[in-house]
Amino acid sequence: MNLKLRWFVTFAAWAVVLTTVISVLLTQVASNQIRQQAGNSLADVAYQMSDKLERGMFERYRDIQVAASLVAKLQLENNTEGMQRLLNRLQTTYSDYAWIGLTDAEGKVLVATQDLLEGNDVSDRPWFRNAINDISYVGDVHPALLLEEALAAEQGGEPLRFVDIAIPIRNAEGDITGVLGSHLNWRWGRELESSVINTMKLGGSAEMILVGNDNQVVLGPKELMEHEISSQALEELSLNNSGYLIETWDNGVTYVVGYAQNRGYRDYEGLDWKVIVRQPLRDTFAPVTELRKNAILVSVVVVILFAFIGWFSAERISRPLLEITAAARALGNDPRVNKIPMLRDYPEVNDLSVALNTLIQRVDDKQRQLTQLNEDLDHKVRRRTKEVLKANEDLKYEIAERRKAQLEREKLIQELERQASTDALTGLANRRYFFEHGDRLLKRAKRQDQPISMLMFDLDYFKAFNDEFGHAAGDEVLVAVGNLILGTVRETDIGARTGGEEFAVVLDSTDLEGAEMLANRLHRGLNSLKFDSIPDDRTVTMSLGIALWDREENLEHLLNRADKVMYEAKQKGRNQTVTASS
Ligand SMILES: Nc1nc2c(ncn2[C@@H]2O[C@H](COP(=O)(O)OP(=O)(O)OP(=O)(O)O)[C@@H](O)[C@H]2O)c(=O)[nH]1
Repeated sequence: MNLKLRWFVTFAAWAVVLTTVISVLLTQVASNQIRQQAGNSLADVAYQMSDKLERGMFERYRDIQVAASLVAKLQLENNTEGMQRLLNRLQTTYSDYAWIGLTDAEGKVLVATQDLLEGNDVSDRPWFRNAINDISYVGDVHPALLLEEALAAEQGGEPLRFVDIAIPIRNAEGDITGVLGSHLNWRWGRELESSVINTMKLGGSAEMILVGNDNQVVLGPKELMEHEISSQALEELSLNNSGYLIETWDNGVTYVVGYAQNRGYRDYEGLDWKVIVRQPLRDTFAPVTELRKNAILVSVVVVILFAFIGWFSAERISRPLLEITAAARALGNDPRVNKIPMLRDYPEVNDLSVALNTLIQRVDDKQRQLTQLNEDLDHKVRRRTKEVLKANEDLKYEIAERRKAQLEREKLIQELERQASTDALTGLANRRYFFEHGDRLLKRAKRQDQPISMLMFDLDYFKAFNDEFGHAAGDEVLVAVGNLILGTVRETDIGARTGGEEFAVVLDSTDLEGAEMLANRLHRGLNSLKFDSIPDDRTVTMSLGIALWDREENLEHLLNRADKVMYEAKQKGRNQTVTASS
């Protein structure tokens, strides 16, 4: 839910809560006030009605008292006509007197208004019976009996109800000679009721109920007329003469009920009339209902207003934030955007814009530093790589050079070794190599139990040859002898130049027979050699000694033995072979 919607809902919710609380409190206060006002108003009306009734009855009572004294005087004068006029005039001045009449002491009507009931006997009527017994009588509302037919037309069909007032008539001696009685039309009560209701401006639903002393309704709604009612108000009247309460009546309707009772006026003692004014609570509370309706309407308006205030406030707050957010999103994506717009809608947004731009500036600076560092690092890496590559190349070159030097050294060593072990002129092994390797050959032959033979030979008269043909020719002969040996013996044999024109060959795995065969081959080879510098008939010979190796002797001893027999060959005339005896 975005901010606008959230504030819209939140403001609306708060408005609902506030307006509901205010409405409830308002209607609660209003209903309390209205109930109090309505109650007091109804109690007031009841009181006014009660007061007017009692005063009205007092006036009628006094009328009849005055009339009674006048009638008594006229009766003394036997002025019947005067009495007739008096009664008619009284009725004329106050039309609610339905009937006024004078009886004798036996209850016979002597004079009456409009001559009605004259001559009739009313001795059994309560008003007469009370008054004739010297009790001034005011009787409660009652239906018409004798006058019903005579007065029905005047009433418009509504049943006639009267209130009776009767006063005894006395003669000069003070004896009761008759009764002056009157029937007050109860229409008076109704007129009084509507006058009070109108004066007090009560609503149309207010009803007035006058309850007689036997709890019978004598004035009120038709359905209650002449019925006994029970109401809390009647009980309250025994404690207070005015007040109000709220109660539900037998018809199921709840009323605000005002009540009042005035007990007579001056010397009029009253009829114990109780006045109740009731109005349905629903009607009384009509203004509250109206107020509630209006409150709901106002609440709806306030809720909508608040919701939109929330909406527009959120819009005002969120718009710059959204703008900043959009710019922040575009940063890095859109090359045209490189900063947050400076918005001044309200101080916080301004602060945010400044803070974000400062942050961006710092990030940019760091980025630049980082880029610079990267470039430097890259540069260093490239330089170092170049250096390493160069060092590598140098190393490779050095290794190659070293390897080359090593090879040369090895070659040199080999050459030196070869030179150290080889006779330079003939290419045969020299004396040192001969002894080193000859001994090894003897040891191996011993292990393998193989025979070894030694050839030892020396060129004959070589001094003379040198002298005759020159030293170079002698060298040429020595080289040729070397080649002859190398080409005749096996690779495992060791041929060596052991002295100037002296040679020795150790023959591996060779017995005397093989040695002699090889000696012969060498003799033949030497004899057949041809040289450029000497004539073909001049041959070179050699004296040769052979010794078979004795397993117990060393190389030197073996060589000495071969040498010894070689000298024997010299002494025997040269160009021959002598084999040493074992
Ligand atoms: N050309 C040449 N002559 C050499 C070399 N070495 C030794 N001689 C010569 O060989 C000769 C050896 O002479 P002698 O020891 O007297 O022996 P000979 O003359 O051969 O006599 P017999 O051995 O008794 O037959 C000397 O004259 C040396 O100078 C060499 O390398 N080259």
